[in-house]
Amino acid sequence: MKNNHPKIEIMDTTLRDGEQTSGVSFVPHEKLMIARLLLEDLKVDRVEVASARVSEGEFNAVKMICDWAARRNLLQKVEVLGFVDGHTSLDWIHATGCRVINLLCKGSEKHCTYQLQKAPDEHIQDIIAVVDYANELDIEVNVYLEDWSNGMKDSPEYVFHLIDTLKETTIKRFMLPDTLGILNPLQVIEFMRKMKKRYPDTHFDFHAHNDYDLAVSNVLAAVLSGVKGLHTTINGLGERAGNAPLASVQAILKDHFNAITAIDESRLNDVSRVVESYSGILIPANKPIVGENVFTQVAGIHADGDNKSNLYCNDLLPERFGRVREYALGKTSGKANIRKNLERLGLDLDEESMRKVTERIIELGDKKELVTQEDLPYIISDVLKHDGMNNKVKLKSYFVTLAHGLKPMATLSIEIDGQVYEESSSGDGQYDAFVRALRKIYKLTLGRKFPMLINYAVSIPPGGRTDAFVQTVITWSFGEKVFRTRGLDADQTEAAIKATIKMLNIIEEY
Ligand SMILES: CC(=O)SCCNC(=O)CCNC(=O)[C@H](O)C(C)(C)COP(=O)(O)OP(=O)(O)OC[C@H]1O[C@@H](n2cnc3c(N)ncnc32)[C@H](O)[C@@H]1OP(=O)(O)O
Repeated sequence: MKNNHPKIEIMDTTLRDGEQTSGVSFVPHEKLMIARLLLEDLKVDRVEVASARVSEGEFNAVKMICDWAARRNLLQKVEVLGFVDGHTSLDWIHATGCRVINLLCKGSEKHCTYQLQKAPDEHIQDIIAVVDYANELDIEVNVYLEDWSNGMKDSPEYVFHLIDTLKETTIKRFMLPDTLGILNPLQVIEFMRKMKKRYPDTHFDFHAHNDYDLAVSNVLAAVLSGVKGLHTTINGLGERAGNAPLASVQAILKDHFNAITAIDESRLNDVSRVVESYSGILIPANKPIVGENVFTQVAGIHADGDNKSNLYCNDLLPERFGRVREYALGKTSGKANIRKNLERLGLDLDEESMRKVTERIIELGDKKELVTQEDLPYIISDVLKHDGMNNKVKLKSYFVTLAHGLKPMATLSIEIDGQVYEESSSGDGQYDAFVRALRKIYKLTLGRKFPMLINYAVSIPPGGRTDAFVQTVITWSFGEKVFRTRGLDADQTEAAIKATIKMLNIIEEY
């Protein structure tokens, strides 16, 4: 389905529609950081950063972004949604320093009649008045035809009358939203072709919503129909079921349409993680391109095929997106999966040892236990009954306290390379106190580096267990390396401590 390299303009609306995700609110410095990442790292063509009039915080955020963008010569790429409200939205936008308004007009007759309670020509005159005032302020105007998809179904003559009149003004882009996410790809093609036929020289953006899980398909249908501008958000954030996620749209445009965008796809994963953290909306593990699991092969047969001739790789090579392929360990791992993980650790095993280790991993998988790459040396040393893992670090004893109204305390005694050290610390929680005491030993007593904890996930093992085990998986960064260790125990703090001692033995090997 590849055609001749269409150039597609991407407008990212994470900071406007994305913030309309229930529970999401970005503070000004987060908005500025995301705008910078979108424009400078990902290189999207335009960003919509807020709706006008919303709040003082939004005003400050837009002003900060515009001040920064003006210094970088990017101001024309920053847009704010405004309303058909005379001078009010435009004055707000002008005061922030922003130079582009995305004017929210009614794209269906019923919105015009029932929400604004205006006749179509009255609404058109109001829009023209806003456009005239924008011209006076030297602010560029794009218009949203809100609820355009219903407009095309129920009142196409209204839609055409609106555009026939407005295209005679200075409006630059007509932005066509499927506001309620009601279209399917065939309808998108039908409606877009009508638009392109009637207005061949007009620039249209398409804005999808994901209510039927069709946002990405609809965006592609729009491209097939000749649309040159698309709206996306990071991680598909947005009102209700969200918008089309930039990462998926970019990958499909490139791989299926041979389309040209300005996006630097190697930054997609990192930017997604920042937005995940600022929005508090977790990325599902199976979300294409950016989900934790999507570059992990689980079945042994797949790893075997990859070993022989990368038979299970498609165009979505993880390296394109700054990620690496992984091979999961569990009951469906064959020897090939295990070999891939051993290679990464720089380890090698003979056939008989390999058989024993494979058996043990399958046995653990059968009990629903998660096995990480970093667990492998322990499993090997346990199964082969030799000291494959040095275990240079041994926790000898520890004591943690938790008392209402007092800070938690930890005291520990630990053997490192045959030498015993003791230390105490308070902390914000029991585990925090434990890690602070450990850090004192490593940093102050031994003068050594201590890894940074970058994620801490507690769960009961998948599927739930009757023996109430808690699993703690900690992600560490140590110099260039990022790795995970796992602890399993009936007690959450104890599970985290087990994961930490594993980590200390791993860094001994680096
Ligand atoms: C497709 C989209 O996602 S559009 C998203 C638009 N962005 C937002 O809504 C941002 C968040 N909204 C807000 O903060 C507030 O709603 C504000 C500041 C915009 C307005 O707040 P309020 O004055 O309290 O009004 P309220 O929230 O009840 O909005 C409804 C009013 O907007 C009017 N309105 C609806 N659409 C438009 C429009 N395109 N242009 C002008 N006015 C409009 C309604 O007719 C109604 O007016 P009325 O009260 O005179 O009947």
